[in-house]
Amino acid sequence: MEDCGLVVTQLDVEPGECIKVKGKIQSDAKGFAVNVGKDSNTLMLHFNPRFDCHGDVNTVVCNSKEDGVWGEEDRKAEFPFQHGDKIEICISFDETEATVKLPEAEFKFPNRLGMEKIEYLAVEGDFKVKAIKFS
Ligand SMILES: C=CCO[C@@H]1O[C@H](CO)[C@@H](O[C@@H]2O[C@H](CO)[C@H](O)[C@H](OCc3cn(-c4n[nH]c(N)n4)nn3)[C@H]2O)[C@H](O)[C@H]1NC(C)=O
Repeated sequence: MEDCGLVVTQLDVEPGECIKVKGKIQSDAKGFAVNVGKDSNTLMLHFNPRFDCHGDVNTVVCNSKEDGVWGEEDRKAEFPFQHGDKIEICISFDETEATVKLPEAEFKFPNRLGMEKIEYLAVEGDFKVKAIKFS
């Protein structure tokens, strides 16, 4: 999954604000990722639903990245995604954790880097972005 999808930089999203990414999961999706943080090497959250990739099947893998180095992976129990789904992912954070809200599920991930704002958003993989909203 190396091609580059949507990338938004120069953001200033503060604690309690929401990043909403609306889009469609491709019908043959292997996986996709939504990354938020400072830049591509410094991620508060790499939110990576995997249908079938990197040896994972129907697993949400979350991680952080500091100075280009992946942290410890956090594999979630729920997998509320299906091929072809049109979904809206809402990401917010505070000093302790990031929250990923979906219609039928919510995921938490620690704010390991203690980031105080999100300046960078990237969407990678088999997900076609229809809209992004900041609120
Ligand atoms: C068992 C063997 C060693 O462990 C494996 O090590 C892999 C390499 O680090 C792990 O995969 C990486 O896991 C990272 C999160 O911890 C990222 O998901 C990384 O992919 C990042 C990435 C995605 N993309 C991308 N997405 N879509 C497109 N087009 N490009 N570009 N770079 C994956 O390649 C993978 O999750 C990990 N598996 C386990 C079970 O630990």
